[in-house]
Amino acid sequence: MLNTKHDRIRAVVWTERGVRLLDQRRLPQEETYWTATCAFEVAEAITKMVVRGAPAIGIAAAYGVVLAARARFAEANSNWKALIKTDLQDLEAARPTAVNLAWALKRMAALINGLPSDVDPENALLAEAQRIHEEDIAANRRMGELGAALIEGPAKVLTHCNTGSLATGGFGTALGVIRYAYSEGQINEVFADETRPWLQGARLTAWELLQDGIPVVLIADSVAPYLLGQGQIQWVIIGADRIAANGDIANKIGSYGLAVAARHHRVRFMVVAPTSTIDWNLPDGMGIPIEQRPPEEVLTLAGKEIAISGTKAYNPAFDVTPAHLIDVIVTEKGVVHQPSSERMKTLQV
Ligand SMILES: CSC[C@@H](O)[C@@H](O)C(=O)COP(=O)(O)O
Repeated sequence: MLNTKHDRIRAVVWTERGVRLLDQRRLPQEETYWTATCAFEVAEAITKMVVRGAPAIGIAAAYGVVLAARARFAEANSNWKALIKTDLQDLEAARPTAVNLAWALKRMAALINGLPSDVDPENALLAEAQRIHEEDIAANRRMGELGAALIEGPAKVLTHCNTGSLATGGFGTALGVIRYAYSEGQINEVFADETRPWLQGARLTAWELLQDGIPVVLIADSVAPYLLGQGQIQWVIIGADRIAANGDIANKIGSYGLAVAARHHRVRFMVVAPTSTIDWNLPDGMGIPIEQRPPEEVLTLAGKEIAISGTKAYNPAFDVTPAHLIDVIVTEKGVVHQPSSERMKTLQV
C-alpha cells in the first residue's frame, strides 16, 4: 500500500486571501508560510525561490493570475483584459528555464481570451488554476506507477535536487517514482545529492523522504560518480525543468555530470516529468534558456561567506543533458525509452 503521509506537504495552497506558500528558503529548520496577495508578490516569491520546482512555480503563477484578475477587474472593470497582460508578462519573467511556468500562463491566457469582459472573471480563472493543480497531482501519481514498473527491485537509487511534493502540486515527479517504488518494495534505499549551491537535496529531499520513513543517505555532489562506480546504484532518477522535442532535458545543475557518470558506469538514467515540461517548440536542448542565479548563492553557505570578498562566482542554475545519455523519460502519457525526436512524438496525443 502506498504510504500517504507526504500528502501533508503542500507547497502551494489557494486561500481566499491569496496564494499560501510554504517558504522553502527556511526549510527544514522552520516550517513557515507566506501568503502572496497579488500577482507581483507571486512573481517575487518565484524569483526568490519561496516556491520552486518546475510544476510548483507553474501552479503558483496560475493562482497569481487569479489575484491579478481580481485586482484588475476591481480597478478597471471591463478594461481588465488589457491591464492583466503586464501581470502575465511579469509572472512569466520570474524564472526563465522551467517551461511549466509559461505553459500554465498560456492556459490561463487562453481562458482569459474566451471570457466576457464585463463579468467578474475570478471564479472561472480560479477553477482553471485548480484544474492545473489537480491535474499535476494526478500526473505525478501516474508517473509514480509507470516509473516504478521499470525498476527491478530491491534497488538502490540516486536522485538530485528536490522533485517531491515541494516541487510540484503534490507527490512529486522523480520523488513520486521513488515513493511509489519504495511502497512496492522495488527500492530499499535512496541516495540524495546535497545539490549545491541551494541545497535542495540536503534541505528538502531528505526532509520529505524522512517524513515518509524512506531511508535516505545524503551525499556531497562530488561523491556521486564514485558511488556510481562502486556498482551499488541501479538507477539515477531525476526530474526536468524543460524537455526539448528530441528528448534533451534541462534540470538542476549537476544533472549532466550525473548522466555522464551513469553512462560511464552503466547505471540506468531515468527522467520523470509531466508533459507540461515538454517544449515542443524547441528542436533540441541548445535553445533552452539557462537561468543565472546570484553569485552570493555560491559565495556563501548558510548565510556565512565562504570565499574572500572580491571572489567571482559563476552560478548557472541548470544544465542540459543530451537525450543520448538518457535511458528513459517517464511522463503521465507514457514512457519513452532511448528518447529521440521520433520516439518523443508518441507523447503528442
Ligand atoms: C519537479 S521537479 C523538476 C525540477 O524542477 C527540479 O529537478 C529542479 O531542477 C528544481 O530547480 P529549482 O531551482 O529548485 O526550482
